[in-house]
Formats: sequence, C-alpha cells, structure tokens
Amino acid sequence: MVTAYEHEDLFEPDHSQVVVFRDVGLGYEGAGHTGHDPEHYILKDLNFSLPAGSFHFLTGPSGAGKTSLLRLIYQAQKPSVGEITLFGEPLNPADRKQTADMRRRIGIVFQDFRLLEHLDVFDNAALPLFVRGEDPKRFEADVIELLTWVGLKNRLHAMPDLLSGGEKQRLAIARAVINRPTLILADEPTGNIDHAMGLRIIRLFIELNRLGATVLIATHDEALIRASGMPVLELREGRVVRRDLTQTVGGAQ
Ligand SMILES: Nc1ncnc2c1ncn2[C@@H]1O[C@H](COP(=O)(O)OP(=O)(O)OP(=O)(O)O)[C@@H](O)[C@H]1O
Repeated sequence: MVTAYEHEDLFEPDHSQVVVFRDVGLGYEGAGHTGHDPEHYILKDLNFSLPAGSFHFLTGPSGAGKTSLLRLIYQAQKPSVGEITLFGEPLNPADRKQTADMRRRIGIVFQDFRLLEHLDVFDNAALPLFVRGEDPKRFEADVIELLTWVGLKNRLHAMPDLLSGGEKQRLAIARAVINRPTLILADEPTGNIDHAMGLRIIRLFIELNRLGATVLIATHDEALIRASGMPVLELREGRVVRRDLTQTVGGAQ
C-alpha cells in the first residue's frame, strides 16, 4: 500500500531545493540520428538537487554538457526524458506563464555577455527594470549602487565596446542580478580574463550567495575553483560524477 507519507513529495512543493533533476536525459538531433535515442543523449541519468542558498561550480571537460545543463534550467531547452523541478514546481514547457514567471526568478550571465551595444553601461544594467515597466526615477539609485558594487561607478556612461573583458563581465553580472533573482546561473564568467580579475568576479558571486541566492557557475578554471574553495558539481560524458555538499543558511546539504 502506498501511504500519503511516501508520496508526500508529489503533492507538497519542496522549497528547500531550488533545482531538482529526476532521471533527466537530453539528446540533440544530428549526425544521422533524431536525438530521441538514449544512446545519443549528451546528458544522461541526471539525478541531483541544488538546495536553496547553495553555491556550486559546474565543472567537467569541454563537451561534458555544462552549457546544455544550464540551458535546461533556464528552459532554453526541454529535456528529452525525466523531470525538472524549479522552486518546488515541476516544469511544464507548455505553460508559458510558468516559464515566464520562473525566468524572472533566474539571473543569467552568458558566456558571450549579450550586452546591447547601442546602450551605455547604466542602461544595459537597468534594462531588466525597463522591461518590467519600472519607473526609471525610482530605480536610478539602485542601479548606481549595483554598478558601484561591481566596480563600474566611473564607467556609467561608457559604451560596451570601450569596456575591457573584465568590465563587460561585471556589467553582465550587474544586469543579471538587478532584479534580485533567487537563482543565479553563469556560463564561463571568467573566460578570457586574467586570474586576479577572475577571482574578483567569483567573489562577487560568493557575496550574492551569502545574501541568499542559489548560485551555479559553469567553469573550466581549476585554479579558480581551488582558490575559492567552493563546492563542485562535476559532469563527465553527460553524467554527474560528483556533487559536493554545500554550506547553506540551514546547514550542510
Ligand atoms: N544545439 C546543439 N545541437 C547539437 N549538438 C549540440 C548542441 N549544443 C551542444 N551540442 C553538443 O552537446 C555536447 C555538450 O555540449 P555543451 O556545450 O553542453 O558542453 P560544455 O561542457 O558546456 O562544453 P564547453 O566547456 O566546451 O563549453 C557537445 O558534444 C556539443 O557538441
């Protein structure tokens, strides 16, 4: 007999886990196959969770599936099999309102920054607030405070093509967090910048984590991971081979 207790998780959203993957697999079409054949999956048998307030580096060799895993979380991609739960709710790609609501709670720092070249630093950082229809007069102080925090106070009106790689990266972080997301995803945020600037950027993410955000950062940079001492979620050939425990507000999970 199945008791209510055994199936409690089917009915009660579990808010202690921000991301849960259950038996998730992902295949892409190509090279003579449809992508539906599990033999060609590039992500396989993914079963893991990210507790609220956790911090992980997503590591693994090139092609292991790091970017694809992030794309599943921010719903740029549907899993071929399995179930993903975000913020306690199973994802339903057919539910556009749910997708939009979930995306609003996620801040993403893309590998290629995705800054708008015709907008200056201030406007790039403020863009998510404009999109949400906020009154620019009310948020000006917040945007300046955030740009000061990432070290861009003196570049408020510079255009993106005049920024260094590290400055672009910090602007991309400011834009990703201006809406105070509960989950922050970053794809190689320290690619193409030197170690010292990389560490500075990782410290920004660690600070955001201390303020309560759940953070997942894809990176190849072993030196940065060692220097920061933060936990790792490691992929190899599409499978999770390691998921370190992480210290959260509620304790180690
Ligand atoms: N849109 C796509 N169509 C077909 N195959 C894809 C697509 N995107 C990624 N792949 C393949 O999926 C595999 C995993 O790619 P992914 O970019 O997720 O890995 P990664 O670990 O992020 O790699 P890297 O560290 O080099 O960025 C690779 O073999 C890649 O070629």
